[in-house]
Amino acid sequence: MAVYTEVSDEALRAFLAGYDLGGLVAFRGIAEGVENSNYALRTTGGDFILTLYERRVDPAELPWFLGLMRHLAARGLACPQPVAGRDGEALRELAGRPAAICTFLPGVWPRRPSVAHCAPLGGALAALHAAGEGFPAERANALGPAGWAPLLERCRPNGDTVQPGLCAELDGHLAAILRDWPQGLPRGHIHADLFPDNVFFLPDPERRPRVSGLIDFYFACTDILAYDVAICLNAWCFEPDLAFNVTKARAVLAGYSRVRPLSAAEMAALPVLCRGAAVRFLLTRLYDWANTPAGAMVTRKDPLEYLRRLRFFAAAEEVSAYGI
Ligand SMILES: Nc1ncnc2c1ncn2[C@@H]1O[C@H](COP(=O)(O)OP(=O)(O)O)[C@@H](O)[C@H]1O
Ligand SMILES: N[C@@H](CCOP(=O)(O)O)C(=O)O
Repeated sequence: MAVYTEVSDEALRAFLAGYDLGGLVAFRGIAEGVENSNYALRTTGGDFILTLYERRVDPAELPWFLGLMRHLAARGLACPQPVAGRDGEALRELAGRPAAICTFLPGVWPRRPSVAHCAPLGGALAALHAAGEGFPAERANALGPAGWAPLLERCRPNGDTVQPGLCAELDGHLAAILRDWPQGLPRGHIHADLFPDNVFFLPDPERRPRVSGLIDFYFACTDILAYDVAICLNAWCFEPDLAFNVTKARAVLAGYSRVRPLSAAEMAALPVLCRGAAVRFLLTRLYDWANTPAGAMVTRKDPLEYLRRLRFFAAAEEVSAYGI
């Protein structure tokens, strides 16, 4: 459960007095996510999500994230909308943390993503990339290639306790990835964490899932668009036994390409982009493995799942070797 910061009843009531959302009906911590503290909030005005920003979020960057969410929604993408208080401000402070209330998005995220989820996921990712066009400000990817070596250094004191030899293996992968990292591919605003728990679907009696919206834009940044596709290939296309499912990968790419065709250069770069994405999630998980605060209500994620993915992608130079 990701609640790092508790909110007292008195603090919540005082906070809500700054909004026109009606009276408090229900309030509970949400047992999902790892980055921020999230609470489900029900008032007489409706359902909302209250987020207290923690850990990796730089408060100075919050206006960028909230602005991007407003821009995407104005361009037709279903995503949470920051709710302004009576003074017109959406970004406030609660329990000593930066905090904001956002609209509640209907739908459920797929606990066991199937092939049927993958094409709509790809389409939603491409729609996000298209909707992001015209948002003027850029945000560098703090967890992009330039951040991986410093993060590995911060993991080094404890990394080999997770698996002997892990840091040396990562040194080798990282050197190759940085050497091969592509230049000149199309860039734009990317989600950078579009895992199944950040994509909501509407239940469909005909078993044809439809995306109802995307959440959690707090890793969004300006980077290579195809890198976002590589993140999805990592997050959506491996089975629970960590076998790569090429049918899912084909569906992701087909769904994406229907909205925004991938160029030959982007397709050719997918293997190294996939290796980079695997390293990025491996490193944050590895760091969190040793550094999550003892009292936090959060379920840490297994770094070694991403070592398995990394090894899979490293075993083949070309995307055709994956069957796609
Ligand atoms: N706008 C929203 N509408 C509905 N549920 C949400 C919304 N935002 C977050 N949630 C719920 O909270 C959980 C954690 O949110 P998430 O943004 O992934 O956390 P974190 O900030 O820790 O990454 C989600 O899995 C979802 O259940
Ligand atoms: N997707 C990341 C963790 C951060 O995502 P969240 O949405 O669960 O907060 C991972 O799997 O490592």
